[in-house]
Amino acid sequence: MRQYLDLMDRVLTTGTKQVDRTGTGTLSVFGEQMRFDLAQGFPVLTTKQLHLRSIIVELLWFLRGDTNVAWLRDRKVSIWDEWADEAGDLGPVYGKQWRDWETADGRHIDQIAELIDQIKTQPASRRQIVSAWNPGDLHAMALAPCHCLFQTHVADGKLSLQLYQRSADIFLGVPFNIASYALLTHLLAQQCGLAVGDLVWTGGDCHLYANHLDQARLQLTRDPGPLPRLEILRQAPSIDAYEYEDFALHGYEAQPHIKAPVAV
Ligand SMILES: Nc1nc(=O)c2c([nH]1)NC[C@@H]1CN(c3ccc(C(=O)N[C@@H](CCC(=O)O)C(=O)O)cc3)CN21
Ligand SMILES: O=c1ccn([C@H]2C[C@H](O)[C@@H](COP(=O)(O)O)O2)c(=O)[nH]1
Repeated sequence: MRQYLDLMDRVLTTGTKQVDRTGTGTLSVFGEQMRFDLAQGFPVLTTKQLHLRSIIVELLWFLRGDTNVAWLRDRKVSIWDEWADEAGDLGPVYGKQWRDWETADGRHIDQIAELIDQIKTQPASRRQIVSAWNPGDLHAMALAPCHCLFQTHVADGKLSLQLYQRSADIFLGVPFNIASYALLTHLLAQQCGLAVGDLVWTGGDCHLYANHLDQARLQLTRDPGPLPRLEILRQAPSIDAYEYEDFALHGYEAQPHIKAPVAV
């Protein structure tokens, strides 16, 4: 994960000071890219311990089409709690847009099912896109989508995926986002009978919050270790039928966790 540390270092040393929506203040750089060959290991940070259960459960929750935090809370995942209303609702966020995008003429589009169908039947298609950025629904969302669009690509029997993340909390959010989309690539590849290729992460506003700078500097003193390997223990009958227990990460050895407050 040297790419990640290099990006963190660039934001720290060349970032511009910004006054952001949360009032915390950031250092920010615009337009960055990282590439991870998923055959070389599962891209999870080794320079701080990551809470993988939160990441896996959150992805399964998106894939269920769920937008209420109750299912996450039942599984002891609290990362969305700050944004939910009294009923636990977040509005039409990722799960809704991925699985049930509503069009002006009353149709319901399951973008994930259509994506899988397209990968299987038209692997050379350049239109394998899923968007969470639905301008008509933004006003009703607790938070506008950060990882707002992704595209897949098939070549040589391998599935690659590129994510566009318009706003990237480098210390807290990005390690989650990289691992989450790596897992999504593995799931899509398994469902389509393909091997995994590259995960390409593209970021818009890449920022370090002012109250994450010491934590970032500490992390930059650490050397990354070898990446673990993901094993999917069974092939679920459909992409929304995986469970947390279906995954095993072998050889994940990380340095101690580094705590940081999340900007709301
Ligand atoms: N400012 C901000 N950064 C984000 O990364 C972020 C948001 N807001 N809002 C929506 C989601 C929620 N996500 C989050 C929220 C909290 C953590 C967090 O606190 N992570 C802790 C561990 C917490 C846990 O797993 O229980 C960490 O140290 O990684 C991570 C991602 C990603 N998103
Ligand atoms: O998956 C996610 C979700 C959110 N973030 C971060 C990026 C920003 O720091 C905030 C969102 O604030 P905006 O004002 O809407 O940009 O959350 C992330 O990194 N990853």
